[in-house]
Amino acid sequence: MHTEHAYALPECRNLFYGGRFHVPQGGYGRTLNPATQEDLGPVSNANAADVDAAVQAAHLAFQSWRHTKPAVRAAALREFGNRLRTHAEELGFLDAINCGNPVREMAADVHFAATQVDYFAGLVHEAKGDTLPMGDGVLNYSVREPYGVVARIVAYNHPLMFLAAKLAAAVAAGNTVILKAATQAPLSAYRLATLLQDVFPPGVVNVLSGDTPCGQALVDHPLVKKVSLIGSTATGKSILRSAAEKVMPVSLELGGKNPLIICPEADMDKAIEGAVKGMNFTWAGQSCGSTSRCFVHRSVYDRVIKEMVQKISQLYRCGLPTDPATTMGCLVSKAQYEKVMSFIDSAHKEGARLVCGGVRPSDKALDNGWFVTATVFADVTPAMRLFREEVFGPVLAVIPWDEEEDLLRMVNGLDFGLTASIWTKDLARAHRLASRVESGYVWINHVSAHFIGADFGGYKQSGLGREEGVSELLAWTQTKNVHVVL
Ligand SMILES: NC(=O)C1=CN([C@@H]2O[C@H](COP(=O)(O)OP(=O)(O)OC[C@H]3O[C@@H](n4cnc5c(N)ncnc54)[C@H](O)[C@@H]3O)[C@@H](O)[C@H]2O)C=CC1
Ligand SMILES: O=Cc1ccc(S(=O)(=O)O)cc1
Repeated sequence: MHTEHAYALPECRNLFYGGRFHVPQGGYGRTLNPATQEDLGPVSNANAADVDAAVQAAHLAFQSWRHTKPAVRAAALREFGNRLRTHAEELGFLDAINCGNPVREMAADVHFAATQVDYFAGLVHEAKGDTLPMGDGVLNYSVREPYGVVARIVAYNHPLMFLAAKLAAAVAAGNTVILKAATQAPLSAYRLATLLQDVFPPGVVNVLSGDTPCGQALVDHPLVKKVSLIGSTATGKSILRSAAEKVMPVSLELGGKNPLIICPEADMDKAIEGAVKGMNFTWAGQSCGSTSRCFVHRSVYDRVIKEMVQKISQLYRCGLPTDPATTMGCLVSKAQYEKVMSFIDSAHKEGARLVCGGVRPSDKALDNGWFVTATVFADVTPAMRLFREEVFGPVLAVIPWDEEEDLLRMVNGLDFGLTASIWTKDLARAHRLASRVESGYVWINHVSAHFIGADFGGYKQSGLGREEGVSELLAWTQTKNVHVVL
């Protein structure tokens, strides 16, 4: 059956490197719309030979890109940012149809990516060095140099944004980059490749699609000098192990099981709103920063749960991701759906109390999609799987607390440490908790938002390195010290 779409799907699904598209040696798979199971056509599966060809093209391009004036790199990035803005609706549509997140948010993602690209375009001159006082006749200086060919491997929850935004710092610093699109949702990547084809010189930005073998071949390739991953902690560990063989630096943005803390003196309306927003139900909870463990002081516990459920029912209703009115999309795949359902099942079995959701939506139009309604379990304890493991789905665990010390033991008792959100009107308590939570990104009386220029990244097994600020740019450089006797 032929389905009419708001925008044409990309015609070319081949691998993009060296400035043009190439038929994959690894062959093709298929990609689906997770909301309907519509077959969206072929996708390239890059194998090690494809990766090698792309890396050689990027290596060749590096020989000149590394010497381009920073202002020239900045101009290319700005042009790229403008292209993204011009095509935001189309790219957002391709993401929505392929990953299941709502089209309105996916188009906003494209604008956010463009803003990040502009930010790094403005920072090109910050990849600068130092001089060291040495006395007469001696000069000691350090310079920052790009690594060479670098790879960025991304997850599926923001397919376009992660590719487009995350190439910027690496390219601004003078590296050439190979982007590895999200396995489950590569459609927007093919369109992205077409859009950037005449913006950057051939080989500066290359776009591959494929599964684990593609990512693994990038990590293992001797000419790939640094890899960054946005993905699961398991994949991050695997990449770290492989990187050890090459003594290669990596940057990792990994999973989370993030706490949101509601204190008894908090502005309760705002805190409840924050607890609901922090779950990112719009993305069906598929966000690494989701505050999926909500710690509520026992004195306000029942009220918070009751009002949270009311808010969720007002705000989130599963719908087709391509409908601009949709407020909550579906999970990306059958595998992700089954994983989420297994968490719901284990929460029931382990004695958590279901207060809303936990089922498929009743709307018949959604019968073919991987939809799960916004779910809240109360009375979750640290012994339960739902407390300890990342679901990456629309399942919120609510936990009562009495004393701060116990609270912090529970909050910090996991190996994750990405984000934390604290709701209180007590300034001393706000800073005390912010200082004691083991997380890399903390909001006080706020949640979910990312701020351009503010370092984002995880403590513990939630990651290595920081992104979205100046340090992301610098992380794509290595320092060389030069000592000159004049
Ligand atoms: N900290 C952050 O900023 C973010 C973290 N995530 C995390 O990502 C996960 C969900 O995304 P998924 O796509 O399921 O993650 P995933 O780890 O399964 O896959 C991520 C990417 O890594 C590639 N990959 C898989 N195995 C590889 C290997 N051995 N070597 C090289 N590349 C490999 C995949 O093909 C994909 O492109 C969640 O755990 C989530 O928390 C997602 C978004 C943001
Ligand atoms: O770059 C911005 C960024 C990174 C991660 C996420 S999410 O937490 O995975 O949603 C959002 C924006």
